[in-house]
Amino acid sequence: MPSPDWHAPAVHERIEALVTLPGSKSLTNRFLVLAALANGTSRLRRPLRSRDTLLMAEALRSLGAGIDDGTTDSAGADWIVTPASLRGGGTVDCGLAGTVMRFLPPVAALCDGPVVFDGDEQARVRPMGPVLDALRILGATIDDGGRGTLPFTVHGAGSVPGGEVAIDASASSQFVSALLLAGPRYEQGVTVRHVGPPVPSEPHIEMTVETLRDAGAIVDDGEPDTWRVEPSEINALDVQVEPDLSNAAPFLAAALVTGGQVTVPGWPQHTTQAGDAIRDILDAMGADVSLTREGLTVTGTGDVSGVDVDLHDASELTPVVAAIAALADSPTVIRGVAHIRGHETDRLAALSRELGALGSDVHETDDGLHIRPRPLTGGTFHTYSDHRMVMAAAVLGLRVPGVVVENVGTVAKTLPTFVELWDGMLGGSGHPARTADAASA
Ligand SMILES: O=C(O)C1=C[C@@H](OP(=O)(O)O)[C@@H](O)[C@H](O)C1
Ligand SMILES: C=C(OP(=O)(O)O)C(=O)O
Repeated sequence: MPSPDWHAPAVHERIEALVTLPGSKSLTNRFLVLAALANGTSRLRRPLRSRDTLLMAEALRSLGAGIDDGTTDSAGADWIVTPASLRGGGTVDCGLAGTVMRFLPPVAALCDGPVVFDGDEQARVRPMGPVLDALRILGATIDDGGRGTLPFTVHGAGSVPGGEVAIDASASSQFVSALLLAGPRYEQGVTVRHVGPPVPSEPHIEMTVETLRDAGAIVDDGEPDTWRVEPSEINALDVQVEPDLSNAAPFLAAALVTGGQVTVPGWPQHTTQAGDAIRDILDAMGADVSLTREGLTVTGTGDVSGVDVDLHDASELTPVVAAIAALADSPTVIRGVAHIRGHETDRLAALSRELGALGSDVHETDDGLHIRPRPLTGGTFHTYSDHRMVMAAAVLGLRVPGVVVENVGTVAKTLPTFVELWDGMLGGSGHPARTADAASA
């Protein structure tokens, strides 16, 4: 059911704001999976509550895990996850979440009966085949009608032999992460070898390896494109979720394109989040960027430069980077992101169409976009059920009056409070630093 349109606010003055963001989708969903497979009760502090993570929690509940809201602090309640023996018989709604549709089939294979997977219509074209084929080789039974996409049924048999498997993960790093996360619970563990063009979004695999190791699993990633997880228990977790750095990108971009200043508190000094790359990208596009104990501060200098950037490792950032590029003083080349045609929508086609409709000169290549800035005019920006298209439109709207964002509610996939946070950030422009807080939004 589409949500209303949103008139993206334009601003004439420099933005000055402190924007506190909710937790990372990628970390929250990894922690939920590991906690459901662990040997005791886990606590997740400051988890993200968004469509993707609520779907993950609901799916794990249907497989038997207990997930309760615990004590409340200013950022909301913790999640308390109590594992139980994994049961079949249920249905998992994946929505449009890559993490749910890829990370849970390897868990469902451990259940004591069949688990049906389905999702949004758009989810039925997202690539899944390599995970399903790998699971079959590792000993699971799956019925997907030969399609290699949703919907499908995983016939859990209570255990999975595991072993070694070769897959082509060039369409998504999530194929590798999925097999590794459940790997410790397979009888022989799991060894995944990637064979094919380079795997995208490698930091997300590093995130998987780090979260597994932090939970006591033994992971060998010493050989390129090969990951080995030994069979072992997964220890219960007590973790605090970092802010989502990819969701921070549009807010930081707002500082650059308005010549203002935005600080995101709690930016980690060390992280495996791919979104951390936004620091270097904004720097290359003309911002002053400084990371201190207080957080990440981005200050616009008045210049917005085009860049030649390979986003293979941080492809989630493409829509926001493309929006900045359309407002820049010089052309931009975005490379290395052919696989984002299989994200929430074909992002290269969607960006090319929507930026073009506002007046930008955009050329779609096999693996990216060439963007030559032109004067832009307002109009409807279609979002294709893609949260990051909403974020891109909001950035454009700052400098282009009359941008109307269609189906703004789709941003709830990873940031349900986006509009409140955006309004909070803008509310005080021209005044002493404004505060937009995830907890109060
Ligand atoms: O593992 C994860 O949490 C993710 C991996 C990446 O997927 P791809 O490798 O398909 O790009 C990323 O784009 C996605 O938003 C989240
Ligand atoms: C690609 C994304 O999501 P997903 O986890 O559904 O793949 C994204 O959030 O940009």
